Amino acid sequence: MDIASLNAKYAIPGQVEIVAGRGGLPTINVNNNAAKSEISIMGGHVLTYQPKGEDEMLWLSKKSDFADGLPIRGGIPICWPWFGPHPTDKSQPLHGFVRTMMWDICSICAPTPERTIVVLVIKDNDHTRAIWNFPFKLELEVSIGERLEVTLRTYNSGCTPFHITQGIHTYFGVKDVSAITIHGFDGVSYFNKVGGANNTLIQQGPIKVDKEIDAVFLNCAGAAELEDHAGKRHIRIDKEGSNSAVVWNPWIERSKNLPGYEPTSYQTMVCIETCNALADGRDIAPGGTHALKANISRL
Ligand SMILES: O=P(O)(O)OC[C@H]1O[C@H](O)[C@H](O)[C@@H](O)[C@@H]1O
Repeated sequence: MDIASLNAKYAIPGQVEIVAGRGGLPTINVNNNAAKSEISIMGGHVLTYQPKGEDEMLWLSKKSDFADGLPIRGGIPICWPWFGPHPTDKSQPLHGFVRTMMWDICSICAPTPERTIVVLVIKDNDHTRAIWNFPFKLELEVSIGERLEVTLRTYNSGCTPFHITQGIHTYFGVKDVSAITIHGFDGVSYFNKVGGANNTLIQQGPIKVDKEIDAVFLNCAGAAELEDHAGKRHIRIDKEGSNSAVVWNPWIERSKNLPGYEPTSYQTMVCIETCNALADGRDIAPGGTHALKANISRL
């Protein structure tokens, strides 16, 4: 559908407009009384989220590609139906295929002047079945207001069970990554992916980022908090349907070769990802569903 037809169907005067955004990608611009946000229909990708009177909360790379079929660096990539590398086929893309596909708008509504709810949907087609041969419906609900709520609902519309791992891969902007603390993982064991170590360690105390971190925390159903001391901001990430999380910052060496990333980008971002990763993957029975949810708020 072209931009004019999308607006005719889904625009809400004064609050929601669909535009040709970065790289010409169709983008839903939301501006309500509590916050503004941009959501790329390609990838079902929240690009920005800014509560009124405050700084932008998400980090979005100035060097990112913005093109149909290419991953966007920053914002909130949706990783599905696998998180990280494909479990058996290394030729498949990291983090699944929906982050580089065009989604459809299912609905956009404004229940109050302070909240806008955008629902995007993607269903199996010839392209997805060639990669992953299961019938499915995947729904992304982004609720924009004083809080940002992101829900990813998987439906198994086929006759055989399937297994998914997934992630709401949130990039937070911070003033100075070496002056942040992340809470919620003290005593939690994690799978350490730095340098291909692939060992299991236990987090002691709050997380400080002073080197590369790529940690998949398991058995952590509770909230995480990000204290950005230099930026004077304290963010809380509550979640539902998740018992795992990833904390990621590529630091100096890995930054040098990361697509869509500047060598200094690691200084002003950190990913705290709401996941069903590794052993927290989910089996979805025929006709079954699973919802993964991240609620992001300011403390
Ligand atoms: O570069 P991408 O495919 O977007 O992945 C970026 C990162 O995502 C996650 O945080 C993984 O744990 C990392 O290992 C990966 O490098």
